[in-house]
Amino acid sequence: MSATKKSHVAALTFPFASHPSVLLHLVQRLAAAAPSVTFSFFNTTVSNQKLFSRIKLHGWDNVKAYDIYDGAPEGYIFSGNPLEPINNFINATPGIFKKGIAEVVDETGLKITCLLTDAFLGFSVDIAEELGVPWVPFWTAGPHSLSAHLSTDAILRTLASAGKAQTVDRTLEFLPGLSAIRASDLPIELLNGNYDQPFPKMLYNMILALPLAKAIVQNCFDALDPIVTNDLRSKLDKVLNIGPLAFPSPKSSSEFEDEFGCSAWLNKHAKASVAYISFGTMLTPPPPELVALTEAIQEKQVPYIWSFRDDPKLPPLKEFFERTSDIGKVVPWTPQLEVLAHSSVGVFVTHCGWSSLMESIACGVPMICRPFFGDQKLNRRVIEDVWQIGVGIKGGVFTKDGMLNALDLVLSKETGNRMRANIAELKQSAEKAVEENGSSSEDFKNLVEIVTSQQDVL
Ligand SMILES: O=c1ccn([C@@H]2O[C@H](COP(=O)(O)OP(=O)(O)O[C@H]3O[C@H](CO)[C@@H](O)[C@H](O)[C@H]3O)[C@@H](O)[C@H]2O)c(=O)[nH]1
Repeated sequence: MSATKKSHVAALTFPFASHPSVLLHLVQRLAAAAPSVTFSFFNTTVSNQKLFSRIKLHGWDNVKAYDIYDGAPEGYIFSGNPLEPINNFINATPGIFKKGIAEVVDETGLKITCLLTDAFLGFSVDIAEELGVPWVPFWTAGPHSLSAHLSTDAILRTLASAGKAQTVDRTLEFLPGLSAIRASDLPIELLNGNYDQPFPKMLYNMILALPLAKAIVQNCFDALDPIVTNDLRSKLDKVLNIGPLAFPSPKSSSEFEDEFGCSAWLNKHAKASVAYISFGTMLTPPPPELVALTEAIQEKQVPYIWSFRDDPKLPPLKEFFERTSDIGKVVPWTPQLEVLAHSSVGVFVTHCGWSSLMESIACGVPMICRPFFGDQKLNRRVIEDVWQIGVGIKGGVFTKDGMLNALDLVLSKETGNRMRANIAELKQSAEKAVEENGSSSEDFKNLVEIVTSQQDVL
């Protein structure tokens, strides 16, 4: 009797913001490409509840989600500090994952043959070594921020020698492809160099671990920024650019299903006339900025569709939403990719999260940028100064004049058309990358090979 061989991939999430949903998206694509492989998806209970209230795993026979402990001490009450749950989680790693994996191996009788994880979880390299399997980290942000993180020591040394006065405007021309990036665009966790704190320490440990990975996956495509990609490939073993991970289906430019009626509302508007507003899964701008943003929209009478995370019946936006109900639609959640792909959307007002950025490129929609933290300022710089497919708000925060000016630029014929032409070009390159033999499709095949290369004999 011949022995049965089986691959079993453990996917480990960083359970905050859109990180789990991006990793799940990748797992689902892999599961479809390799139906004989079992995928176990490890995420905290709270994050799984949120994630699977929107996404269903029915029909994904080879993907199973497992809950792990989130590290919160007994009796813990959230203080309102967003870093607190992140620190609790980090302090409980890697133990929570090791325990989860051991239980699942016990339950299924299937040994783990590959570890696919959020790149933030640099400690996974040790788990992979203990298990004797390859580690494949997924960097869910962009190549520019990965490049900056990998050069943390060089950046800190250069800034220290530049002297305080020049530091903020110091550009990173000593790093290939990053000459437009300024020190002030960098994530604070990278700049502060304080590795006593859990999150900066986790990021620093990640950059020490990445060179030991079997391959590193990114949600981008080669032609997006070949200089940065080539530089990364010179420093890391195998960088697989498999994006854009999310691509609109050809028919979604006019019709799609959604529980809040976005499609029907968008169908009533003229081509490229609507502003889509969303600040991702974690953020709402502070009240004074919200007011400034709404004043500009109202003055300009721009039709808008807003994915609003907070309660729209509370001040300061309640009255604005009521006053502008003839030109606006506010919903708690949109099928964002389909909304962006709709022909009536002309501009995306965004916080510059990486998935949003890639979706905007995949749909060819220019952006108005109001970045907040992490990689977002760096992404804004690339959007505005390198690719010229959007514009930042003058002064960095929403003011009525700043927003009016940004709307004028993006919706105008001259500057707006230039941005639209630039983003159309990127969109075209993205389409080529995901074609049958395109660079992203080839890298994806490579990834499938890696995650299925090791098998356990049953
Ligand atoms: O109504 C909505 C709002 C959001 N989304 C989706 O939610 C995701 C949001 O992702 P992203 O734009 O990356 O924002 P965040 O969730 O804020 O992402 C975090 O993680 C990213 C890396 O993965 C970083 O680039 C960001 O700075 C960080 O905040 C996207 O896929 C959107 O399509 C929807 O589908 N509908």
